[in-house]
Amino acid sequence: MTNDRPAVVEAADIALAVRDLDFFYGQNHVLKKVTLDYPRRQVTAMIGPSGCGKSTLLRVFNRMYDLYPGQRATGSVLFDGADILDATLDLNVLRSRIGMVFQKPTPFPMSIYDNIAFGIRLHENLSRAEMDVRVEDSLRRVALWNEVRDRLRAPAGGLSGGQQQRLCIARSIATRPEVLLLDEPTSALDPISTARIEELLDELKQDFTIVIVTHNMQQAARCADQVAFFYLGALVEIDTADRLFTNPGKKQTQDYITGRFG
Ligand SMILES: Nc1ncnc2c1ncn2[C@@H]1O[C@H](COP(=O)(O)OP(=O)(O)OP(=O)(O)O)[C@@H](O)[C@H]1O
Repeated sequence: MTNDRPAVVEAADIALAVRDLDFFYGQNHVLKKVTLDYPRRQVTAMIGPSGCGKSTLLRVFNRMYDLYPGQRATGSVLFDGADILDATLDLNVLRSRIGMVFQKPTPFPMSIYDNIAFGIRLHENLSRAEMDVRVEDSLRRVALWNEVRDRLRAPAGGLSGGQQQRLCIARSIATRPEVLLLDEPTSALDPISTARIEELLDELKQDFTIVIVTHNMQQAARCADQVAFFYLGALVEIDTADRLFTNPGKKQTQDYITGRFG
């Protein structure tokens, strides 16, 4: 089931192209023939009732499921001319090109500076001065620099929840990925921190392709260029945020966004 409206963007501007993707947790078949495109430098929000497979799809994009025996994906996810599902793909490279931010802020138990520098050191050999510049740049991009510039060597665990989440976003973009995945990134945050992250997404999309899973439909309407609605592991409808929320093409979408189920 996909929508039959015209494509939103040209193929050349697609960062991630999912084709006929199925996903299994053992015998549990949770994604069913999912096909959709994620336009480059746009925000795509994935919405749908609990258990419909949004987080599972996000985790496919950085092959997180590889860590768990019995979990498998079939179909294809094209990224940069390669198939993410290809067993021979270098996962360290993939995960530096596709960053992930989780629901709860997960700073590493180290200093603010080292949280940013850690991932960079795995992939690049920067001088001390170059690293300082990259750390500052990453923290500026998430509007955290002015708040932490005097305590870069302090433990990241001492930051507020909202600051920690912005640090995690800074950590993800420090390796200059192409795609940023966010799994309900504001659900553990207060409204002010949430608003700051939403503003941030608007700026970050100038450089990154953003995929966000959210339960908050206002957030999807505010932040996303396109919105994908999932139900029971299938993509029901994908469209621009404006159209999907004001004039959905499918009854299931209409029922969900008007609160009739989910
Ligand atoms: N490790 C697992 N083993 C077996 N089944 C799982 C596992 N993780 C998730 N599932 C099942 O896969 C389906 C999709 O789960 P997923 O977490 O992707 O949904 P979701 O749409 O992100 O839900 P939520 O909005 O509640 O986070 C659900 O039926 C869930 O029970």
